[in-house]
Amino acid sequence: MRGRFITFEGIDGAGKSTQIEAVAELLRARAIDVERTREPGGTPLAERLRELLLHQAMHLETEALLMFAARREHLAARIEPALAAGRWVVCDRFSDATYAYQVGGRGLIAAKFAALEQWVHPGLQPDLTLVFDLDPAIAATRVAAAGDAPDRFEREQRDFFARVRSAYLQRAKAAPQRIVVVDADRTPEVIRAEIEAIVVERLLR
Ligand SMILES: Nc1ncnc2c1ncn2[C@@H]1O[C@H](COP(=O)(O)OP(=O)(O)OP(=O)(O)O)[C@@H](O)[C@H]1O
Ligand SMILES: Cc1cn([C@H]2C[C@H](O)[C@@H](COP(=O)(O)O)O2)c(=O)[nH]c1=O
Repeated sequence: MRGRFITFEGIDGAGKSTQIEAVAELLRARAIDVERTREPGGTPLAERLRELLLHQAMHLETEALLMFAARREHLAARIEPALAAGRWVVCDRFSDATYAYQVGGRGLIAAKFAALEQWVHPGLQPDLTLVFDLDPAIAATRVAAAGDAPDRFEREQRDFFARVRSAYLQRAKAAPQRIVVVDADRTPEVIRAEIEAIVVERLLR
């Protein structure tokens, strides 16, 4: 049987990475084979594109196209083979991030991305997407407290992240059968319990 595809989304610092392993563990405890990955990235070539995307200044459309180039590679080399082999893929970001960041944040035209999506992953959407929703001011505090040198996206202003957040919420409203919004302004333990319940309810019952 084909595997299921779960994605995690949200503004930088919302707490996705903290929770992804918990979902992977929940699945493994049920004897499900799990592939944990991320975008941009997930393969040697896509990780090289990630380095450029996170650290090299570029035209906004170059950024958008490189996101999809990295995705194409990731789908071909990892996501599609894993799903076809019955493994479940748990991925930190996917195409919803492009709509949120490049359309919502950068202001590029959504219709162009519908065409790219149709080209790069026709007929494939995640089975479940968890959007971690958090006030950009709180997220910025978390990113700063983590103490890592900020990348090109993390250096964006508060209003950029407010637009990204609002684009995620709009997408969630338009696709409630796939996207669940998680209030990320709670303790990691409370969030973990909620997302485990969502995964069980939506995909394991
Ligand atoms: N619920 C929470 N409450 C307070 N701090 C949190 C919470 N979840 C995560 N953090 C902390 O916030 C920081 C960012 O968390 P994390 O790396 O999980 O976010 P992220 O959404 O994956 O961010 P990015 O997209 O930038 O990688 C980390 O230092 C983490 O320990
Ligand atoms: C897939 C994707 C990602 N981004 C941005 C969002 C983040 O700022 C970085 C990835 O870093 P993370 O800490 O691993 O989340 O890339 C984007 O702008 N568009 C996309 O499609």
